[in-house]
Amino acid sequence: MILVVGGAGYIGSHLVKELVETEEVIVLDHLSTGHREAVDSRAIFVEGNLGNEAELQLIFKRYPIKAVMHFAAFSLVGESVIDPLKYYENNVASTLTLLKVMLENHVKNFIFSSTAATYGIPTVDMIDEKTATSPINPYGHSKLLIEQILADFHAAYGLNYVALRYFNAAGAHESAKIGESHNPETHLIPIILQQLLGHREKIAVFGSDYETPDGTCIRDYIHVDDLASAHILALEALLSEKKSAAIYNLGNGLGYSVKEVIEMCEKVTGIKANVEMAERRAGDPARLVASSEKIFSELGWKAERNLEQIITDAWKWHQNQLY
Ligand SMILES: NC(=O)c1ccc[n+]([C@@H]2O[C@H](COP(=O)([O-])OP(=O)(O)OC[C@H]3O[C@@H](n4cnc5c(N)ncnc54)[C@H](O)[C@@H]3O)[C@@H](O)[C@H]2O)c1
Ligand SMILES: O=c1ccn([C@@H]2O[C@H](COP(=O)(O)OP(=O)(O)O[C@H]3O[C@H](CO)[C@@H](O)[C@H](O)[C@H]3O)[C@@H](O)[C@H]2O)c(=O)[nH]1
Repeated sequence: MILVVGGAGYIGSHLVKELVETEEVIVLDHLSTGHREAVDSRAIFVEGNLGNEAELQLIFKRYPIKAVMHFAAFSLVGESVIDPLKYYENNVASTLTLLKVMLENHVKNFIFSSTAATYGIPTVDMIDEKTATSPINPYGHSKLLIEQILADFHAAYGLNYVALRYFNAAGAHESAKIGESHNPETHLIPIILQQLLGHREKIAVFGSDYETPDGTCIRDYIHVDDLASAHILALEALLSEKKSAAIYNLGNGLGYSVKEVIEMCEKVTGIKANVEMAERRAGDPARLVASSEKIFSELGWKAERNLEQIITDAWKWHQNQLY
């Protein structure tokens, strides 16, 4: 059985939908940003907080858990700057509780949702795992701290782990039954699609004076189902003992500017966007694009879906959003 913490959230729910095809799954989530409806009905659902040690002990005692996938975190960069305690408490302290309970119960396989935000403002065009990490906000720091803790626990206690540094997760399941639903929504693609549906008046482009070809920030958008399949491969690698400690980037290897993403949304939907230029948003690097060569060469993973497919699937979801 696999425990998925944060499995009612955007990325976790997509992973669960794929994982239930081959494994027994239990989801723990306190639904602060997740949705009960997003959890596949074949998974067991426990509503609870990952920081609650007694509750975790009950889960580990009751179910034969062989691995933990950990998606639960707060992940708004701006909020982390204003309220770092909230971020260190949930993303670091509660994760530490989870790791402690795992070790006490002899569960030694862990897959962690890390982030491109661990790199801060990189000086290279294509970020690989050897690129220096230097987070510029508490959110990125909180994720990098856990990566460090994992390396130390691997050396001292034999904890096996894979940390996956996602770039910009986007898109929705092809069935359009699950997709992205955050309140407030801060991510670019859902915001654009909400505007095209008439739910917002305008799209604000945060900064048009970056050192990029069109002046707007460049990101590497990766389909949420491609992220899910990377987790399945990472789990297989841990369970088969092919890997015992690894960090991988997960991206498409292609960068798109904010303007290019808006244009692609207009192309996919056939609707013209209402766009205004705005001030830069604090903490945004100009360009974040991944090299995912390492996970390709070691586990055979690569992104299968391009930006057009990402937006096509997201559009199907947003037109008939179920939660
Ligand atoms: N969305 C992205 O582009 C992106 C990029 C890089 C990394 N990540 C990381 O991936 C993970 C998932 O991101 P997401 O976009 O699906 O976020 P999300 O907010 O949709 O999902 C997180 C889930 O964890 C749950 N949760 C949070 N704290 C909890 C706690 N203490 N106890 C129990 N449940 C708790 C929430 O209720 C939610 O269901 C996060 O760790 C995030 O930092 C996301
Ligand atoms: O209304 C908006 C929203 C976003 N943007 C821009 O669009 C780009 C993408 O922004 P967003 O979708 O908010 O994602 P990021 O801030 O790049 O962060 C995401 O991707 C990171 C990894 O790259 C993860 O660490 C974060 O958790 C995840 O939220 C950025 O340049 C933003 O400035 C706008 O111009 N207008």
